[in-house]
Amino acid sequence: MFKALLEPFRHRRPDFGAGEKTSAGRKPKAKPKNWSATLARIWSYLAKRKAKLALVLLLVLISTGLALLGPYLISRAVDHYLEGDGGRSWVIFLITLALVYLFTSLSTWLQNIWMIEIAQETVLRMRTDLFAYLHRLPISFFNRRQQGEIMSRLTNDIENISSTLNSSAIQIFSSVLTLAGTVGVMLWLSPLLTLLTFIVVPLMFLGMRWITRRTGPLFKERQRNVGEMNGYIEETLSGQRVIKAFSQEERVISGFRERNTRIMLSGYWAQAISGFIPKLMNGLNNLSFAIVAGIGGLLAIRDIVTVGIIIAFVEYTRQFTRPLNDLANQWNTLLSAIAGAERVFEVMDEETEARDEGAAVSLNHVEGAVSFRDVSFSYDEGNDILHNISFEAKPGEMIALVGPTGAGKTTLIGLLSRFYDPSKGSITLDGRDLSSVRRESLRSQMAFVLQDTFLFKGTIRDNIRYGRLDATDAEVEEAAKLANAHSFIMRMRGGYDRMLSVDGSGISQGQKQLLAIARAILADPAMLVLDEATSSIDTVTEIKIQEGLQTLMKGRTSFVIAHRLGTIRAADRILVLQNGSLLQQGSHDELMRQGGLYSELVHGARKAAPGGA
Ligand SMILES: Nc1ncnc2c1ncn2[C@@H]1O[C@H](COP(=O)(O)OP(=O)(O)OP(=O)(O)O)[C@@H](O)[C@H]1O
Repeated sequence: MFKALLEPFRHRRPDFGAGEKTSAGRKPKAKPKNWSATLARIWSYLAKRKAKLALVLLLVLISTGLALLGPYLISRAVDHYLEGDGGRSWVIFLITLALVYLFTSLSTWLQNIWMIEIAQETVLRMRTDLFAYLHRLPISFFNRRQQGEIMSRLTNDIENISSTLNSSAIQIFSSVLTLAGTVGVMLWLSPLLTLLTFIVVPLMFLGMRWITRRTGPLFKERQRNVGEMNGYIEETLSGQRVIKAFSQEERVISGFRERNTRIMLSGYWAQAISGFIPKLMNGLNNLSFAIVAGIGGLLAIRDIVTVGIIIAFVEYTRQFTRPLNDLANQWNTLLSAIAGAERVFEVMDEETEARDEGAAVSLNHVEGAVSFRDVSFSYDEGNDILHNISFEAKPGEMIALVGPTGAGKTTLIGLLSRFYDPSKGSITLDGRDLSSVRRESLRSQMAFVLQDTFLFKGTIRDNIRYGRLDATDAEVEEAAKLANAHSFIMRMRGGYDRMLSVDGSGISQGQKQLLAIARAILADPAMLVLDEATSSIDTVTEIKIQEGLQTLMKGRTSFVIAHRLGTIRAADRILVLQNGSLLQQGSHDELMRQGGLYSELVHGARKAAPGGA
């Protein structure tokens, strides 16, 4: 622990994130190269409220000007009083002073609430854009990231940008203005005293530079660590069953502790080092006061400056170091926000699902004739998973995919639904190349009944209706009847209105599949993809599922990933895959006559379950 605490001092400039690679080993496409690029992108969001922003900046300008006027008025009041003029003009100075401070407060209050409005709107747009963008990213993006890590960008990183825009943006602008204004007025009042005040400035800059060079990378690292921890939390919570089944709780907790400690360390050092900034500024500020008061006093005795000017200078010195102090403090918030923004824009720079060509067509009605010609595909370049696959499926046919685990069945379906595009060869639907078809319209012609049916939090009725949102209650129930799901739904408390928790926990695997079938029947697609359940389901439910599937498949081109060979005897064509190659294709009888892998698999299944297959 102690060693780790010393880490920030060992590496002068740790290279967090720079040249960072994704888990797939690919560098993100266009990582913001510098801050100005990131700030420019934040500005492109802010610019949508240009008019209000201009108003806020005008108010900042006014309040800064008024704040600068304050000490000058005090100095004039003091000099008037010392000169024996305690009468009318002295009172006027005081009233003006009160009004100046009142307006300053009013304008500061207004600029704050307007800026909060602009910031909240900006963050709302940014978060919505990021969320929408995430949904346009290809499946391959999600394959290589943890969900929690992605969620951290949507929540934690955007929150950082939000808090910076809420307060720091104004503060930074106002500090720069105050600084410039104060220096201007000081030079005008007394160049000599200004020079004395400035003695501490180089020390301030050197100190700041030393600190921010260390805190910048630490803030960046902290954001990354928070993202990583969120990913870990999400993974371990969704893997609860496996963790418990293998008694891995202690290991998981220690993994969490490790990640949590990394956040603590980066956060600790970022805060600890940056916390030194106000102390440094205060010390140098006091030094500056002493110089102005001491040497200023000598100058006043020699009548080189007035007492009023020295009082004004003491106030201006405070005004001069305060924005520097504020800038130093805001700097850290800014660094943290920029680190967050970089992570947000990094996702937005990922390549979305290749855009559908301008000429891509939308499918309104399809017959369901599918043709694969010499199709090859690789997830990682140069490592083909599918090799020269060719087959035909006529409208309404049932095509079964069989083969050992890892043979490429799921990958082939992924190509059919354009989650991926082939690296070689072509796939056509009704004679039209899939690459010329809009993905969305292609997928709307398909329905999926997968092993791990995903159910959303909501009623059973809503979950079935997900297949077609405008379906009436009667249509939902009709689909459930056809899917053989109606009777089990009616036996449940609440029936169709029973609330399901996230991912349908509370109902069985078999029941989930029946709901998925009902959902697919309601969607009424031309093509179907069925991933047969491997988990053991009781015989009655299995018969119900098979009946439901038969109803569903009628008249639709269906692709069935079969795990139990007994269920695909009736398939029009069986594709036998091994190591990404299509070894055999034909009906059950043809393949049994041919001999080879299929008959071996059938015989193997028979041996494993005598009387089965
Ligand atoms: N996202 C991915 N990135 C890289 N390789 C992958 C990816 N998904 C699958 N693979 C690899 O592609 C090959 C085919 O996998 P696929 O999931 O298509 O097999 P499958 O026949 O459906 O297997 P199973 O019957 O076990 O579901 C496997 O070697 C697998 O490791």
